[in-house]
Amino acid sequence: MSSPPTPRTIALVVAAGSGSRMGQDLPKQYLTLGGKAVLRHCLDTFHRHPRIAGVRVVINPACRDLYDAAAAGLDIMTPVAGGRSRQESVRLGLGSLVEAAPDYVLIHDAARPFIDADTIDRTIDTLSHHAGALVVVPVVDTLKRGTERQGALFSGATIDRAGLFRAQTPQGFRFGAILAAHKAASTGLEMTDDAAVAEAAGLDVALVTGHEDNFKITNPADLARAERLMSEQMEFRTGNGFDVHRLIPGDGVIMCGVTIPWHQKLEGHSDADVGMHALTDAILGAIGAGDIGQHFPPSDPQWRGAPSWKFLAHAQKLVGDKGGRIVHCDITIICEKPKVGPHRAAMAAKLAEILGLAVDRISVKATTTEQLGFTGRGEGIAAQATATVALPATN
Ligand SMILES: Nc1ccn([C@@H]2O[C@H](COP(=O)(O)OP(=O)(O)OP(=O)(O)O)[C@@H](O)[C@H]2O)c(=O)n1
Ligand SMILES: C[C@](O)(CO)[C@H](O)COP(=O)(O)O
Repeated sequence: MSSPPTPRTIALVVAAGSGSRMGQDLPKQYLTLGGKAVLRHCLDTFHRHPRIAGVRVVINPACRDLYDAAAAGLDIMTPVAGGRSRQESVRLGLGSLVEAAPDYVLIHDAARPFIDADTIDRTIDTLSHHAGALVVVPVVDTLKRGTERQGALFSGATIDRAGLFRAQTPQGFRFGAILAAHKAASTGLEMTDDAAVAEAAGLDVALVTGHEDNFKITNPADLARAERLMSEQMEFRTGNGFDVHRLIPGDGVIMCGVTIPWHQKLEGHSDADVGMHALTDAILGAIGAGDIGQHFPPSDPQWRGAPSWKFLAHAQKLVGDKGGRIVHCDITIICEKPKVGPHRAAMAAKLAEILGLAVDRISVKATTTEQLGFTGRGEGIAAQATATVALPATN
């Protein structure tokens, strides 16, 4: 007897809100957390989950550029436009999935970056027995109802907390059932979550115990908490790189993306930017991803004369693919001439631009070897670099 087919599950991420309670210029889902957009965190988790067949995001079309930057490089479905309320955004998102016709849909707030694979698994598992699966955490504090007298708040009553839970997301449902429930609810009172919409339609919604860390970023204090949690979950790694290029007759030396006019140039297969090569190797070293020669073999004609920012940007992308970010880079250029000092600031600015880092996270230094050795004799230029990278801790 063959086993039943695996249900197709799509994650529907609602990201069309304005984040008014956060009070920032950008909607909170596009603010940076741990080096990437808040939205990107949950997209990465759903996208790499083996039981999630697709990810659709509901956005405000006015934020399309912000969305494109946040979701760059991810192979997910085209985003769709949301509405004026969360409920309307979910309904529009569900409507956009009719053709894809998943068995299950997991509706998730973009503003909950700490959703984990295990909670996703337990939500999906629950849907094999129930029409809905709601991730919750139990209420642990004593609950009070406040009453106002003469402009001040007083404790009015103590509410029995037994059996009370706080609703999180994802909220998972059998697709056809929640689509019908949302359509039916569209003319009634606004509801703040999908479980309420499902309850109104008479669907059974089972509770799935979630995790306190899966909180929703709502106020500035939540963002500060998220940043603390994020840094606890990261580990720091350091890599070093070293490179040398020969000086030959020419009209300028390219180092760290800056051309210094000079009667010589650096010889190499690419543009021979010795500083960027050392830095690229340092970043690759920090994430255990081999060296520059493995990624861009000198034997490959496509890299002849290539600008080295491509190598650096590739190394940075690999860091991002691992959920990490570059924290700091330190480069030392070793040569007698041309003088590097007057160009250090421009070099740091160029590297900061390529890596999307604040310029104070980049250090460019220079030294001579007191006329000793090949650098001292002006036969070539060497560079060494150190890169510090934050990566999600693996154990
Ligand atoms: N019209 C809306 C409103 C909210 N959301 C999404 O629903 C989730 C939870 O909503 P909430 O925390 O209330 O987000 P905002 O509406 O953005 O925040 P605020 O209420 O502070 O404006 C968020 O991921 C938000 O982007 C949405 O897609 N469309
Ligand atoms: C769906 C939700 O995140 C569950 O806690 C919540 O209801 C979102 O809406 P709110 O307007 O921020 O309460």
